[in-house]
Amino acid sequence: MKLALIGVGQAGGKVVEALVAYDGKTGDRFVTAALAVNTAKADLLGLKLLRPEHRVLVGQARVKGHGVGADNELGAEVMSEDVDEVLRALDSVPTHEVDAFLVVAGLGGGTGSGGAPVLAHELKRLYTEPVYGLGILPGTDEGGIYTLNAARSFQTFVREVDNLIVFDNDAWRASGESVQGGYATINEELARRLGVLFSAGETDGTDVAESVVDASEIINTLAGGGVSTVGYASAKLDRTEKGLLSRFGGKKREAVDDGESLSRILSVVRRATLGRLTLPCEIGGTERALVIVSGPPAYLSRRGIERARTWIEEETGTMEVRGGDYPVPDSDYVASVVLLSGVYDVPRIKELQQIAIEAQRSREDHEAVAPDALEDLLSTDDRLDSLF
Ligand SMILES: Nc1nc2c(ncn2[C@@H]2O[C@H](COP(=O)(O)OP(=O)(O)OP(=O)(O)O)[C@@H](O)[C@H]2O)c(=O)[nH]1
Repeated sequence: MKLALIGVGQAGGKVVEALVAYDGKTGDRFVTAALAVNTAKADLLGLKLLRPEHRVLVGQARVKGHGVGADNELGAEVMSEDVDEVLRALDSVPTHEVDAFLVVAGLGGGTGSGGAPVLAHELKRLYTEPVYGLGILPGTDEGGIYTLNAARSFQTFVREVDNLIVFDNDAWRASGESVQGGYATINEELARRLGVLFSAGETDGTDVAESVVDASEIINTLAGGGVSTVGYASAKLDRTEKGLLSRFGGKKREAVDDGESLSRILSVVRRATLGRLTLPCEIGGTERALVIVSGPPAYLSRRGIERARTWIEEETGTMEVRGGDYPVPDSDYVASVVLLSGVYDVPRIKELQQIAIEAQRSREDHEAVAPDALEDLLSTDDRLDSLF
């Protein structure tokens, strides 16, 4: 599936670059175009892979290239004013070759949090292709303003996109490590999950899969909107038997035990679904799902994938489970990506909203008393004259 990626804000730009790097490493399958948009010039200069004409500075008249300092209302205003700059940069992109847009942003800051929903709205108005969002939730240690920004952006962004894939930084922090310290690793993990998902629809036809996943299956799983989460797991193959070839239908094929392949696939799919999701949630509350199994064609047991699909139906309670394979002939792994779309039982979102409501209330209380408090501080009961 061919994507145009647009990263908004610092996290957005870095995650887009991680996706571009993954795509380059695995054979340029799913990224047709990639842009980064920011109010901070330094962040754009810090990017390594995107071409200069694909880095768009917005809000220069308002913030002089210095960022919006976690003010997401300002981030939204600036994007509304300068969205034409972004659309102009998209003019150089062959959008007729694109199956969908993916707008990526950290929801806790200002530029991405405020700007991404505005940009998504504009893209949906102008293009017929689906517009997806990838929203990154801040870590709980980042403080009230980040949580408040994220909760407000989340509820706006999810309404403006055809589907919002969510990644929770908090769930991905390695123990004892701050989220900041681990961004490079976290971004790679995220890129691998989305990379397998979106490149699955882009097999080049040289290795005909038994039941290949195509772009329309990804689009149909994401259609219907709401929030999505992605799971991933892999198993290393012992391909010493790579050399053990059997004659099969006149062609040489790797000799693989189908029973073993079947149970390997079931185990990998279970781990992908029940392990750490990009957004942890109760999988019983899922509307649609897609399971992709990748690996060397000989190991992609069709029965295994069918069984895995049935297992996901039972676990999630939805009948709308699509599945298929994604052949990667030279791989030494069988891996699975599971996309759970339209998830609605998500304690982390409820917790985020609760903390944000409290942060908003305490900010309002603070703003209400602040003018009086300043008056009190300055008051000298007219015993001291002001200068003018
Ligand atoms: N996963 C991931 N999250 C990041 C990364 N960088 C920042 N974040 C998260 O994204 C949130 C928003 O931060 P930024 O993207 O730096 O903010 P911004 O959109 O540029 O907005 P301003 O700096 O306020 O103009 C932070 O709260 C972090 O949780 C990254 O490289 N990877």
